[in-house]
Order: sequence, then C-alpha cells, then structure tokens
Amino acid sequence: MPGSYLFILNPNSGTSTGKRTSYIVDKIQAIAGKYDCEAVILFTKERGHATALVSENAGLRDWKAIVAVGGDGTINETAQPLVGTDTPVGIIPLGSGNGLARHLGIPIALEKSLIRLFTGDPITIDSATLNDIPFFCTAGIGFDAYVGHLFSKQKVRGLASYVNVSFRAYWTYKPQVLKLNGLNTNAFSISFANAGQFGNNAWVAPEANLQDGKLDICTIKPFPKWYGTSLAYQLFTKQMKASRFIDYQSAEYAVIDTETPPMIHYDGEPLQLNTTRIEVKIKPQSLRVIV
Ligand SMILES: Nc1ncnc2c1ncn2[C@@H]1O[C@H](COP(=O)(O)OP(=O)(O)OP(=O)(O)O)[C@@H](O)[C@H]1O
Repeated sequence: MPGSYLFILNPNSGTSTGKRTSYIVDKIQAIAGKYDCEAVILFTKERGHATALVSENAGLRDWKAIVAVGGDGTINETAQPLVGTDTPVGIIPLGSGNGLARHLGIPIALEKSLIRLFTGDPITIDSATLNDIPFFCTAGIGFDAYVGHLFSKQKVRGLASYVNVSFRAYWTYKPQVLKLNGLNTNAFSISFANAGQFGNNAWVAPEANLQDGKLDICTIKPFPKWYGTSLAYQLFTKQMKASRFIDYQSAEYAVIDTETPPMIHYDGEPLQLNTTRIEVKIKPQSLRVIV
C-alpha cells in the first residue's frame, strides 16, 4: 500500500542482522520503491531504545505501519507504544526465534517478508500484560525464563546458541513451588501464551489463538529427566497436549504467588522481578498487525 513506513531495525537481533545491515537497508529501500512506498529506517542502540524511537516518531507522520526489524524482543519494544492505537505494527523477522511472525505465518525470508508487509492487510490481535509489562507472543516463569536469562548473556545469538544454553540449563534447573490462582503448584515452567510458540516452531500452546480474548496457560509439571527428549519432540510437533506432565487452562486473568521474587520473561526478554506476585491480564483486540 503506497505511503510512509517507519522501520525500527535492531542490529543485535538474530545471528547476522548487525553484519548484514547495509544489505538489509538496501533491500528495504528497493522493495519499498517497487511498491511506491517511502521507507524511513532508524536503528536501535540498546535495550529499550525501540520503544523510545517509536514514542518520539509515531506522531510525526501518518505512518502506514511502524515496522519491527528483528526478533520478538524488538517487536515487543516497537509495539508497546502502539497498543490501543490505529497504527499497525509490521514485522520483518530477523530474530533468533521469531515466534510471533511464525505464528502469524509471516515469511521468514527477508524479501518475502517485505513483500508481505507492503501487500498485506492489518488484523487486530490481543495483547497481554504481566505486572503491567505488555507482551504479544508468550511470557512465563520457570525454566523458559531461566533460559532466557542465560541466553541474554551469550555473545552469540541464534538457534544453535539457544539450544546449547537450554541443554546445559536442563541438567541443573530445579522446578519451583508456587501458587497459581491460589492453588499450590510445583512447576518446571508456566507459560502464558498469547501466540502458540516460543519461536523456532517450539509450540508450547498449539491451540493458542491471537484473537480469542484469552491466554493459554501451560503448566509443565516436574518430570523425570529421561522424559525430556519426549517433551522436546512434543514441543516441536505440536503434541504437547498429549503429555501427562502438562496442564492447560484458558483464561483472561491469572495470578502467581512465589516464595521469592522470580525471574520472568516477556517475549523472551528476561526480567528479575522485585515482587513475589505476578498478575497476567489479556487486553482483547488491542494491537493492529500487518499479516
Ligand atoms: N543496538 C543494540 N545493542 C544491543 N542490544 C540491543 C540493541 N538494540 C536492541 N537490543 C536488544 O537486543 C535484544 C534482542 O532482540 P530480539 O529479541 O529482537 O532478537 P533475538 O533475541 O535474536 O530474537 P527472538 O526474540 O525472536 O529470539 C533485545 O533485548 C533488545 O532490546
């Protein structure tokens, strides 16, 4: 659709976005030109910068879309100021996992995702909050948050690094005792799924729907170490529901109480909380996204 698009590019996303920046910029400009569109491209300099860039620039023009060029963390930061507005988010998936893009069926290849951006239509999806922090794909506590924390310290990003970190963490991680909606629960992890996957087609909640006004809450109960391979297989083949160690609920709201302030993740971004209470809420139909 002709018009102006604002691109927010995170050179730290994925394994090669930083190395390929000038190639990516040229591709964006070339394909924008083909569709009679103007592309303004800004670069993030640090964590949180995408949100600041969007807040500063959103009102300057009637943007057709504000486009996150990166992974789920970049989408999160880009979309935060756009929740409840008419301005759609676009996604050029250059991250390590690209969970939201994969759930939405946005092509992962650069050129195809750009063509989709300029030819696609906006839909309105749900977003959610964890202690008032917006998230769009998944958030959670437990093993995923712990891995997210370890992954954020790695020099090399990408799938191989993620698998390596997860594998090492798996042998030392201990399930936590907590209260989920007042009920004592022993959990390896609890995921709040707005979209169905963490990224890389790891489908934690294969039936999650971005437009149903609900979150899928997936509790993985403690399981014997030998069961890990089966669980990984179920995760990547959309068969988690079949496992006797997994419990699903669908809800608009949930509360978790922990014994000590936990590490959580929102869209893969790790965060050490300074409270022992987590409140998760859905915001139905609150973000426009071009698909
Ligand atoms: N210039 C920068 N230098 C360092 N970190 C940055 C910079 N710009 C953004 N970031 C941070 O980089 C992190 C990773 O971004 P992002 O989540 O998009 O990529 P990813 O983790 O590779 O992909 P995915 O989340 O899909 O697995 C985010 O925490 C983001 O805030």
